[in-house]
Amino acid sequence: MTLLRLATRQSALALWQTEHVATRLRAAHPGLTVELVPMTTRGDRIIDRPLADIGGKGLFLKELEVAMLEGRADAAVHSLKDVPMELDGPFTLAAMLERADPFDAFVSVRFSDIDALPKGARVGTSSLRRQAQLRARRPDLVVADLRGNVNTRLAKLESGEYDAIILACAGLERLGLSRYIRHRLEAPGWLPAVAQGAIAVECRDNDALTQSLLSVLDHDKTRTCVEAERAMNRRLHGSCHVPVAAYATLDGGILSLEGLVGSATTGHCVRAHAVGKAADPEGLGRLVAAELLLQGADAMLGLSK
Ligand SMILES: NCc1[nH]cc(CCC(=O)O)c1CC(=O)O
Repeated sequence: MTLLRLATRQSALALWQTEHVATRLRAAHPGLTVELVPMTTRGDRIIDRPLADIGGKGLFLKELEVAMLEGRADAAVHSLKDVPMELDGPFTLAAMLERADPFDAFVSVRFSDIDALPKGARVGTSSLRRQAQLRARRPDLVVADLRGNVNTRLAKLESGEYDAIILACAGLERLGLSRYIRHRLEAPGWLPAVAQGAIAVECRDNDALTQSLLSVLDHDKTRTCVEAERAMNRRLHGSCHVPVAAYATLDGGILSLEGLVGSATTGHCVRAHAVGKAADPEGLGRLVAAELLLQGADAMLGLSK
């Protein structure tokens, strides 16, 4: 009997996602025993500062990777949007699951959409990408930092600290909290984070058995779209902590990618869009990145120093 141990963060969302992967694996491989190995990461411990300040690529990955290296876990389950563009170390993303709702949600007790907010309303989000797009759309709003897991953020909204907050639809749906979604912020008017809504499973790149067990969960179309988005972000030296947004779709063999770089302080945003072939997501990602750089994204991201 084979045992597969899945390392996971301990937030409700991470546990849901890992249980989901475990259920899918048990269904695909009768006789396989799947166990969860819950852990705390640096990103979970430091909650009093904006993530952008702590910086650090792979804030949510490191401890899970160490567990795999030390043989305490065989694979790790992540929100793909929290996974750095380059994995360092002997790891691979063996599966990218079919993407759930990729868009952000406008969440508010009293207001139905961004445009319905009164002048000076207080909107909570620590994401530079969400801050930039908010300022671009409504320069009159007060954007305030808001960190913590999904439930913490909702509690702060309900206590009246904020008039509205922005969260990912996928996270709310997975936690059974879709009733909080007042409005879905759809592309191209509002762009999500690179890989938002997709779950990835990471394992050691020399662990052929685990890789083959995980490969049945891989979703081709999701991988193609996410690779275009990640290639764009890689070219911009982005992580999930920079004001970069992207959204790719694949329809009838046509891969389409929309990209955005914004300034969280001024709300100035540059955008680019291109289409390409499903066979070359990397090329399309680089093309859209090059277009964004031509429009001045390098200065906005501090790449031209
Ligand atoms: N930044 C944390 C994070 N990472 C992934 C999700 C949502 C789930 C997903 O995108 O797959 C969230 C919460 C949020 O942004 O509201």
